[in-house]
Amino acid sequence: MNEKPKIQTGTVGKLIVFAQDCYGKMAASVFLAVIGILCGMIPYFCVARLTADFFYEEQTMKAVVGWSTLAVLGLLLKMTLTTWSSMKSHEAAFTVLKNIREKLTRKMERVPMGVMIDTPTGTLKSLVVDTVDKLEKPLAHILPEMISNIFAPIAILVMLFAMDWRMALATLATVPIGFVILMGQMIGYKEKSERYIRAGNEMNNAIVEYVNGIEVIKAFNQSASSYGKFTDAVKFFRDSTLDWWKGCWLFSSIGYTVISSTLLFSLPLGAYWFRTGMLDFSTFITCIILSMGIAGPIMAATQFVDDFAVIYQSVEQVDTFLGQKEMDRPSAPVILSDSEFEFQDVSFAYKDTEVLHHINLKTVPHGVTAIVGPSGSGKSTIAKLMAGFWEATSGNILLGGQNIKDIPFPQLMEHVGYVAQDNFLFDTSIMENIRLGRKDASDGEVIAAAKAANCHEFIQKLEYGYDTKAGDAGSKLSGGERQRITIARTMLKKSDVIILDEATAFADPESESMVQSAINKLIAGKTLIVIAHRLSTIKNADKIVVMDSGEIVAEGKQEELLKNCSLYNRMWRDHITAMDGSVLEQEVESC
Ligand SMILES: Nc1ncnc2c1ncn2[C@@H]1O[C@H](COP(=O)(O)OP(=O)(O)OP(=O)(O)O)[C@@H](O)[C@H]1O
Repeated sequence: MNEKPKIQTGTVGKLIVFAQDCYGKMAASVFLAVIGILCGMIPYFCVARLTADFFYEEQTMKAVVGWSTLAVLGLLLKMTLTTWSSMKSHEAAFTVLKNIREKLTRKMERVPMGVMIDTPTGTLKSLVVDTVDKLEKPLAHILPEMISNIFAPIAILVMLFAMDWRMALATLATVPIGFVILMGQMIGYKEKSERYIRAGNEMNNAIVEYVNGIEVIKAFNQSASSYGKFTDAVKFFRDSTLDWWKGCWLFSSIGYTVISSTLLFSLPLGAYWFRTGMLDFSTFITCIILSMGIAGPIMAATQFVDDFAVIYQSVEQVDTFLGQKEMDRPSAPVILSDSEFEFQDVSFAYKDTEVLHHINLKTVPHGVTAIVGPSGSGKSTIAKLMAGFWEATSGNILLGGQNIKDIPFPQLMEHVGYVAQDNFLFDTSIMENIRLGRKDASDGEVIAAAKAANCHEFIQKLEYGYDTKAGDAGSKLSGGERQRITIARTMLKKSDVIILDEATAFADPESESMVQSAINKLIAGKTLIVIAHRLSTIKNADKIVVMDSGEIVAEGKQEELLKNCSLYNRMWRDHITAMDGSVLEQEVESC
């Protein structure tokens, strides 16, 4: 595994990387917004000019119509250009969201399984859907609106200074005071916004967990309100939102009131300068009207401070996930001498807890290697290391003489078929669920695999046969039927090595023989590694590996282990007793 260097650029730099195929749209959006602002200035001038003419009694009907038409034209142009700019910025924003989501999902495929398992589903869903979604509004609106809202007051101020610098300063006077007051909102802003986002994530996780666990919650007569984790998360979200709001509202209401009071100084001072002859009437009126156009955009621009915080938080969350360690594999296929797995002094830790210690193990090529041991002894972890879901913390794992780290993922997946403990079916048709084994398999091949895995009959009985969605059929499928579908999927793959992780764990007794016969067809002529609790299913294995507390304590054939391994002997007796006490003596003797 190689540590991917964390991208060092700031938030804007990271965003720019995601936006690389839409620079043109962003530039167009900025250009259109700026021109729109300039057009938006026209009505102010027209109104100022009309007012001044009115007071000097120089107004003609022609001038009134002319200035009014120009004002309306300016407004129309502003609206058209702003809408156009907004369209461009939305196109760019949605492209950025698409790029980020694609990057995140590609990353999920490359990080070790551990990262996916250890990250709560709610957090992952929240990252790909909600966190990325939060970027839409600021990204789509910041470009045209922020630019308009900053550029418009600047343009007005430039004009004010050009007309009369004293009126310009009088107009500006309240703005810095208002800003200083608004800055009060920033006290503890980082902590509060982080707490708010964390609370949102926790609430998401709790809701996903609650929905996933609804069966258990109902079975134990709990409800949303009594499921403590859920109610705590909702309460925490409410508290952190309120806490943030309480820290802001006073500063924001006073700050915005002060900023919007641009007439506070300009009107009395302007009137005084006009009366004392220091300012002509036309300039006075034009300045007053123009100054009224400053406050609105400035206040709107300050709203984007929150959007910057959202962008910062969202981009950082995305970047943290993208910065995770990846499982680095070469792309060039290697030659595998056979289908034997070899563990050379392999240890493995989930985070800091080592669960496998110095494992040395060779599987039997074209034979059956069974891994048995008490619960938690590390059997599934060995299977997952073989399937490449994680990498060994130390030591080497070889397949066909090659270090597994040197085998490209697609090649490893082609050679190794893994039937997991929980047989996950996607909510597509049964046909597509089986075809996952080999995406170019024809319908005929899928049906042949289903027949071999003893599932053709029950699939045909479903409402739409192979076209029935697994989600719709889910409740009608027994554990054994679901298992046979996954076996059909694995059959289609035609791998040399099959790993069965507790493959019969969910089989109801009635369908166990069906599952067993499907497995027998699946493994014919292949290398099989089976992790099983039901020792009777693996008693004829070519090699049985006995695990205890993350170590291999014995290996050999059943007869040898019954004689030499007290743990295996005990497990065998317990198993037989559980099956049927009467068979015990007979089975033990026959070994
Ligand atoms: N994702 C994980 N994160 C942390 N610890 C884990 C994880 N998965 C398993 N473990 C721990 O690793 C140890 C070995 O687990 P493993 O599932 O390999 O045992 P097992 O022998 O297959 O158990 P079982 O027969 O009950 O399935 C256990 O102590 C388990 O709690």
